[in-house]
Amino acid sequence: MISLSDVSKTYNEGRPNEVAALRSVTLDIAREGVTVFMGPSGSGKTTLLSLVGCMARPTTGRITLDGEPVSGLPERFLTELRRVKFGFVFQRFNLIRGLSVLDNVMLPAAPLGEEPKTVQARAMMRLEALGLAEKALMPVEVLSGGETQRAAIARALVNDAPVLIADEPTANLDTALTHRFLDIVAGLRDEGKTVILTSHDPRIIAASAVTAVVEMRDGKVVEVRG
Ligand SMILES: Nc1ncnc2c1ncn2[C@@H]1O[C@H](COP(=O)(O)OP(=O)(O)OP(=O)(O)O)[C@@H](O)[C@H]1O
Repeated sequence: MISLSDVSKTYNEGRPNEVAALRSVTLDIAREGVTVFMGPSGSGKTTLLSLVGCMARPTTGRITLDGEPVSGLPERFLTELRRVKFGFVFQRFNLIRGLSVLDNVMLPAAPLGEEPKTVQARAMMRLEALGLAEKALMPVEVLSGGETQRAAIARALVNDAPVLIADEPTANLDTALTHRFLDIVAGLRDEGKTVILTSHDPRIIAASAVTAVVEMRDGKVVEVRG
């Protein structure tokens, strides 16, 4: 369980450009299942996702991960926690051009100091499951949009982190690729992974793979369904 208790996030606090991006959010996110943060642009979805993924700290309030407080941890612990607990799929995928698909997927494992062969086997297993094994040695820039996303998912999963986090994962995908993405998410849920997404996409919000929808408005959680 990931729990937020009275969490607020203010950017540029005390300055004329201060923004209260999250206001007193109290929320429990189940470890089993797929949770989607939805809401209008600027409602705080990405901010909430970044706090849940330990990429940023709340201004006030408390966040716990499986009962352990994480919101007050020093940066070096947060870095370690991110590496072990979370896989991230960014909106722009952030794959590194000039490197092969396989090298990109293996990258997050580099700081763990494992045998390259072990990491490679894990990376290939993920690429195979995502239908990308044949592209493993190609440079990432030759991939199509859907393939790029799947490579980014494989990279997010290479450390076998229990929680997958994705910001607007279907923003640039057509309907067929969105359904493919949802199939992947359903498979991860069945593997026991926690999946947390932000989305405006009605196809995602209505999908059967989704187990909880958190509706946000003006930095507040206004409804939780599921
Ligand atoms: N680093 C930042 N510095 C200052 N303000 C920020 C920063 N990040 C977000 N904000 C502001 O915080 C508010 C919430 O932004 P956030 O990105 O969390 O919303 P969102 O619901 O994800 O929006 P979108 O759907 O457009 O991505 C917005 O007013 C935004 O301008």
